[in-house]
Amino acid sequence: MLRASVIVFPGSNCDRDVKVALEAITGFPVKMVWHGDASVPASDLIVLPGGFSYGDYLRCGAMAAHSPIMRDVVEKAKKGTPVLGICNGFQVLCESGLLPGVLMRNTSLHFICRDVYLKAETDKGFFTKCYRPGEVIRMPVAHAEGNFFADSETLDRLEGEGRVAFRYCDREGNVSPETGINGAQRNIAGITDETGRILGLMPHPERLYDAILGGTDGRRIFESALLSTLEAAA
Ligand SMILES: NC(=O)CC[C@H](N)C(=O)O
Repeated sequence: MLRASVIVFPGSNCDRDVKVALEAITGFPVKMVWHGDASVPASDLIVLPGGFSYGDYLRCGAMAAHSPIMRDVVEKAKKGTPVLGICNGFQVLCESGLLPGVLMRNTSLHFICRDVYLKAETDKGFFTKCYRPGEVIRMPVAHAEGNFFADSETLDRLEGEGRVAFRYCDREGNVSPETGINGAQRNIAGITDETGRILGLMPHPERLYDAILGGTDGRRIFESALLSTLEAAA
């Protein structure tokens, strides 16, 4: 059994996509939870979906981080409930302090919407255990503010603790400023908290979870979550 809840903010637009992906992959129904609610039902997994919460006013994710539901999301996350933040969800995770750093405007100042190559960096962590470190995968991005920034001390800590989950790379897996897409420090596309149970990810795994969508490289994020949940229950 996997009880997943997807938080819906005004302006979320990938909330139903992630519900469809999760239900198809896990076989269990997913609950949708409105941002104005006071609490999230008991869940094995909370998803903060992609989109344009509160119209991206102030900064992407800044207002959503202060919505009523986030008080309970933060409390549950601190008690160990796994949280996946995809794109706008990653921005909300940073804005609410569950992950370090901030997502700034892309250096190009353009909205970027295309497939990119990613290097998987870890096979540990709730959402990443089904990837092989060093593996090159493909996933779509669609964002205006994906330029991950943190001070160098924080970046070194993230690297040292194995918390960089994915980096932008080229087809061969080379990581350099040239293979970055948005100016993100050290080509970071996704990071976790210290427990590996909170993942923030700019690319959209729910958009590439089935061959009918053109690829399956996003699928293992959800398979990892299912496997981790079943292992914890065994
Ligand atoms: N796809 C998304 O979640 C987009 C996030 C945010 N609105 C941005 O443009 O950066």
